[in-house]
Amino acid sequence: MKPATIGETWARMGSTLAGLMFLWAFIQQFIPYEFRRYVEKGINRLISFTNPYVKISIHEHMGDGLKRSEAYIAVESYLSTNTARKAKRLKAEMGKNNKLTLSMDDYEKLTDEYQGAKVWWSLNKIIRSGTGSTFHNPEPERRYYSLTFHKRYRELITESYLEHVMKEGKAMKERKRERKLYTNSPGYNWSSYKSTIWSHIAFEHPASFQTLAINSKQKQEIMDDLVAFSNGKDYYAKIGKAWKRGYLLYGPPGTGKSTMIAAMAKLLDYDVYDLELTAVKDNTELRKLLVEVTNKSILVIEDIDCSLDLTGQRKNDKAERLTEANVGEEKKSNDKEVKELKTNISKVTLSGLLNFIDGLWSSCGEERLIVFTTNYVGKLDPALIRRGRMDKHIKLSYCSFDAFKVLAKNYMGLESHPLFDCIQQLMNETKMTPADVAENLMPKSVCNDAETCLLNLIQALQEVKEEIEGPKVKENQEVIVNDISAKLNPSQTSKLVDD
Ligand SMILES: Nc1ncnc2c1ncn2[C@@H]1O[C@H](COP(=O)(O)OP(=O)(O)OP(=O)(O)O)[C@@H](O)[C@H]1O
Ligand SMILES: [Mg+2]
Repeated sequence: MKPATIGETWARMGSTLAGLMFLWAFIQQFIPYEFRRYVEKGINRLISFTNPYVKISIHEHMGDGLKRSEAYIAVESYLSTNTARKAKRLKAEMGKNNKLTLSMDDYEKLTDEYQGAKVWWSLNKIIRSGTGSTFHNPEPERRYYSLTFHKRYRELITESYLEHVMKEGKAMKERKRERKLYTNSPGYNWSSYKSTIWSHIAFEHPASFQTLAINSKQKQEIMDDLVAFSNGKDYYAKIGKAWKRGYLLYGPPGTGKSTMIAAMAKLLDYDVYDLELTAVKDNTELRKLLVEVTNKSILVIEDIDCSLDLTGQRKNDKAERLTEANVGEEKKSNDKEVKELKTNISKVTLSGLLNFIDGLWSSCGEERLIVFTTNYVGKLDPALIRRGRMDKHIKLSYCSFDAFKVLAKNYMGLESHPLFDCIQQLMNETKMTPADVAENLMPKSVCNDAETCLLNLIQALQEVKEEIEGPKVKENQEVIVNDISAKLNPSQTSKLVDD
C-alpha cells in the first residue's frame, strides 16, 4: 500500500477530530457540567497538541479596563491600510479632513504576509452578559484582535513581525491623527465601561499664530519657546525635570487668551483638554481625570481665578447666609437650597491642584503644556503661579498698531492704506481690545468695502478716546479724517461727520 503524504495524514486527522467534535456536541447534553468541563479541557489539549497554528490575542482594554490598549490601537491602524483593499466587511468612520476612514468590521478576517510568512488577523468580541443592561447602557463589549500563524514562524512573528506592526501602526496613527478637544462635561455619563472619563469632539479651530494679532516680537518669542519645548525630550531628561511646561495667559477680556491656546495647539499639533474645575467633585476625581490626559496635549483651566477658591467661597457664603436665615416659612426651601449648594461645591483644593502641576503626579505622562488663563492676575495665589509651576507668564494686552496690521491683513487683505496713519495715532492714545478692533473691521453689509470698515474703526476709536478726554478730541479728529477721506474718495467726504 502506498504510504500517505503529510497532507493526507493531516486531512485524515482533521476529519477524525471533526467527527469526534460532532459526536461530543451531541452527547454533552446528557452529561453533568463538571464532567463536561473536564472532557472539554482534554479535547482542547488534544487539539492544541495536534494543531500546528499559534494564536495571539490583543485585547482592546487591559487591566482596569479604563484605557484602550496602545497595542490594540496600533494593530487597528496597521490593519486599516490592508482593510480597504482586502476585507469584505468594513466599518466606516468620519476621520481627519472629513474623509471616511475604513476599518475591519467585527468577525472579519484578513491575511498579511511578512518575509514569506503568512498570517491571519481577525477581529472578535466578547459580550459580557448579566451586567444589567438597559437601552441606554447596553451590554459591554470587549473587542480583541487574533493573530494566527504557523508555529514554524513563531520566532519571526514574535520577535520581528509584531514589532513591525507596532511601529508601522503608531506611525500611521500619527499621520491620520486629528486633533481633539476634550471636556469633563458635568452631564457626562460616568458609566464603568466607557473607555474614558473625558468626552471629546474633533478640534478644528481656525486660529493660528499667523492670524493672532499680538506684537510680532512677543509672538516670535512664544513660538520659539513652544517649539523648543516640544523638541526638548532629551533636555528635560538631562536636567531631571518632568517634560511639561506651564503657561499663564493674563489680560483683559477679548485680548486673545483663548485664541492663543487654539494657536498653540495648531502649532504643535496637540490635543486640548479643557478642564472645568468647578465640575470636579474632589481631588481624587481630579487625579483620575489628569491620569487620563494623553501625551502631546494642552491642559487648559480657563479663568482660574473664578474656578477654585473663589467659587467655592462664594457658594459657601451663600449657604451660610441661607442657614442663618432658616426661620419660619422659608425654612423648608432654604434647607433644600443649602443642601444643593453644599453638594455642588467642588472640594478640589489648591494643594490638590498644585500637587498635580508640580508634585509627584506631574511626572505621569510627558510632553504636556498646562495653561491657565485669567483676567485678574493679582487675585491668584502666588503659590499657584510661581515659576516652575507656571513657567512662562504672558501678558495679552490692548491692540497695538503692530497687532492691528495683522487684523487688517486677516480681515481685509490690506497691508497698507492711507488711513493707517490716523489709526496708528489713535491707537497710541486709546485702549481697544483686539476683539473690538476685529469687530469693527468686519463688514456690516455686503456693500461695505475695506475703506468703510477702516472708517468705522476710526469712529469707534474716537468714541473711546472721547470717553477719556472729552468731546473736543472728536472735532479735531474729524477734520483729519475728513481730509484724508476727501483725498481718497470725494463722494464719501462727509461720511463721518454725517454719521
Ligand atoms: N490677539 C487677537 N488676535 C486675533 N483675534 C483676536 C485677538 N484677541 C481677540 N481676538 C478675537 O476676539 C475674539 C475673542 O477673543 P478671545 O476669546 O481669545 O479673548 P479672551 O482673551 O480669551 O477673552 P476672555 O478673557 O473674555 O476669555 C476671538 O474670537 C478673536 O476672533
Ligand atoms: Mg477666553
